Amino acid sequence: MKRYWKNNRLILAAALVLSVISSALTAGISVLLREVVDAAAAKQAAVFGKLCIFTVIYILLICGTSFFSSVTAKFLTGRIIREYRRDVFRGIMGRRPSRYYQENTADYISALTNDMKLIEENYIIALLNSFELIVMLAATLVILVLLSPLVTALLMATFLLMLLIPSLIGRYLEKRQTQVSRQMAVFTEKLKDLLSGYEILKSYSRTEDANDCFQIENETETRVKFRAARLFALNEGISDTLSVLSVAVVLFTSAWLVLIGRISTGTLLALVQLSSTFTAPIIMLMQNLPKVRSVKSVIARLNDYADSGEAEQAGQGIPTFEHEVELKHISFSYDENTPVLSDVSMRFEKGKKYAVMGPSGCGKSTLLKLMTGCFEGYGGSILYDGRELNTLNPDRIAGIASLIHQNVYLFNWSVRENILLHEDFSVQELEEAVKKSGVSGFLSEKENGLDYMAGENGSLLSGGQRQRIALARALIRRTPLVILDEGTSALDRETAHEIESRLLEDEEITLITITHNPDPELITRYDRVYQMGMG
Ligand SMILES: Nc1ncnc2c1ncn2[C@@H]1O[C@H](COP(=O)(O)OP(=O)(O)OP(=O)(O)O)[C@@H](O)[C@H]1O
Repeated sequence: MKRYWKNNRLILAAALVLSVISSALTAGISVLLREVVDAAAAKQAAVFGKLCIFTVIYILLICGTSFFSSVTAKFLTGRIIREYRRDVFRGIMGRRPSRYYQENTADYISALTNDMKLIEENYIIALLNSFELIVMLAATLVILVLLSPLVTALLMATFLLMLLIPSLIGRYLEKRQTQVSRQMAVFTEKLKDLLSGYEILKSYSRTEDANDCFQIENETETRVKFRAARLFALNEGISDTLSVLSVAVVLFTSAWLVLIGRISTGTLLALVQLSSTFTAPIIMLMQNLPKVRSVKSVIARLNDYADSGEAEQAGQGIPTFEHEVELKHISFSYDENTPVLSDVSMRFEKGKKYAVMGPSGCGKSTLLKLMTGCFEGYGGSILYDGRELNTLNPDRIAGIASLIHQNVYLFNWSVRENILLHEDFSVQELEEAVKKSGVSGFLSEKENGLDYMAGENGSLLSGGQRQRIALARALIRRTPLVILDEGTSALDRETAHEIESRLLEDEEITLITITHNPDPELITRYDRVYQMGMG
């Protein structure tokens, strides 16, 4: 987190200076109060008049500095959160797939929304606030000592007592806040799951069950939040009591000092006023410091996200595919107990066409994901032109191989942007990809053609249309290696045949097709068919 304060040091400096001025001016009101009361008591009308004008100017000054101090603090908070969120998002996106899928997308969403809000409120704002309060406390202390050392000593005693509380409660609050953050992630995850499954729940008449499911999470979240809030309330209750106590101590001591003629009525009023500008910041500090402490673990988790992208870059070599990709004696398992692949070897030569077949669950997709650098930790070797994949930069594999998954993801963008993914391609390249992938076959039905919006995860398109867009997305990039993982399974036989046939004709691409139902006419055109078995 320190780096974000550093990155914005000029704005931070401005916010701190403004907050020092604003706090000192607020503390100074008590002196003004004493002068006004004493002038009135001594019936000094001329002095009283001057003090009235001075007070108006003084109040305007407080208003101005307090406004600018607050605006600067908010600006600073916004910038820090913006930069932090950017880094956390980058870190998440930079994760290798194997690590990315260890957590649920809802965890990431919760980190970037709920947790960021916690950090904004309970850390950044609380810290800036605490600084202002400390300055106000220091300014008040100086004035207090000058007015009455005895009252100052009594206030200091209650101050020490007040400081003791947050340090006792803070540890428990941190634990509770971590529970809240975790529960919010679970809540987001369940919510996302239920809303994504809307269609299934409706068609099986399970919406009532979904309501119950939601209600359970809703209640759990409320309970966990309330447990944390209860502890915050205890903290606030104790500090409020101590504050009332300290005001009473100051009032009675000052009144006694007036009785014995040691101070004036104006000083009494100033002392009472000062006691509240002394205790109010302490109460707020007591409430702020545990808050700051409570989000420590949340910050640690987000830092882990932010740093994970950089830490996970494996090899730095640039992969090439001039001759072949070879998989030698590959073995792999997602967990230690269930091997998915054992001793699988395949060789893919540039420009040739390959089909990979085998029973469902035998590891065909896993093998090709390994080949494109999605997972590490495999046995054997994957060689791009003789160079081991582990020594190569996995991000650069995308420039060589396009993997068209069985489950296509479409953004809620136009068909055009779903193909381009905001990358620059010429009109001719786009037209060619649209034709080759079969997208052109359904575009004529859509009023606005390529500008047709796909909807949330392509909900406004059919499964086959989605697959064709995914194919166009890969073909426009003209990667030398195209891997179709059941990439035409949602298409009618005729369209699938047409597309596959076009891909087989293209001499520039090396095609690897994973298929359960090979087209009998086309399978003979493959250079080699690899048959995989279970385990
Ligand atoms: N991310 C994952 N984490 C854990 N296990 C996984 C993961 N992905 C796949 N598996 C498991 O690995 C095994 C192989 O899956 P894979 O998808 O590679 O098979 P497949 O041959 O492509 O199957 P299909 O033909 O049905 O698509 C399956 O038992 C599957 O449950």
